[in-house]
Amino acid sequence: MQHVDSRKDAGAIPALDVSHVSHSYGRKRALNDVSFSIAPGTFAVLLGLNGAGKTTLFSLISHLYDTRHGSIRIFGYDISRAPGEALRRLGIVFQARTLDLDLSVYQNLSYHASLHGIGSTEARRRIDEVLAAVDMSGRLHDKARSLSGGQMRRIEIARALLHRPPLLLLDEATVGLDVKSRAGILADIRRLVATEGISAFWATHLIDEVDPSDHVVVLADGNLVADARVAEVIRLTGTMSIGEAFSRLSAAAAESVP
Ligand SMILES: Nc1ncnc2c1ncn2[C@@H]1O[C@H](COP(=O)(O)OP(=O)(O)OP(=O)(O)O)[C@@H](O)[C@H]1O
Repeated sequence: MQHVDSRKDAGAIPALDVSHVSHSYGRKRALNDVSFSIAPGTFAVLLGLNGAGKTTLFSLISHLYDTRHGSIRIFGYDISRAPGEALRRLGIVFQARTLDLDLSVYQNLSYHASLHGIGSTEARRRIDEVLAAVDMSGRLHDKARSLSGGQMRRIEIARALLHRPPLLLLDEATVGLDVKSRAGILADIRRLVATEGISAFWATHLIDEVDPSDHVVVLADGNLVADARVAEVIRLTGTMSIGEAFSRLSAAAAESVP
């Protein structure tokens, strides 16, 4: 199987370091000895078809599951040995909707702030700040139920930013949204990476969400099959586009499944 690899910024502590991680559900091997790292201040894309192992990887990074094989470090903190330090540096936007629909935007956000031990005065300041960052300032007292799918996603992103994590994980954050909302949310995250210096790890199977300057990590059937900048993946696969490279890498992985 083709495996494209080019590590960058070897000197800096990675925002995320995944080392020899495997995970199985019973007899089903969902991740197979996966290793890669993401440099601080970068937008990285986790590409994989349905069932490639993206959500499993995110569940391990966010400590929903224990990492039994291999290790995961967030800014140098091992998620198993120092979960508090690691998770403090991590904001997560899950694939499934997680707002409490009966609460207002303010109540949803202030509840999250209190979970992170942020006092009420500081919480109010930060809520204003994060709502401005996702262009939702006017919606503080609206019930979550009254928001569109795209607006709910923006509030979930605002919530993930409240404790000011330097690393943001987004699992298929644009699923179910129209083209305009998808583009807007993706642009917001790219802007946050550019202006705030945070790192974002964006899981998707949609190739049009990948920019030429992105670092892409490609999973296929639980195996890491590429870990490089877009141009490098295209060059090393001998293809003409990242879409073609992704199809080729995913097909090669499918053929090698016994
Ligand atoms: N709870 C579970 N029990 C058993 N098998 C599971 C479980 N969760 C995932 N799997 C299997 O593990 C593999 C990886 O699934 P995972 O959800 O991580 O992939 P994914 O890339 O996130 O896919 P999608 O894009 O469809 O969300 C798949 O074969 C899936 O069927």
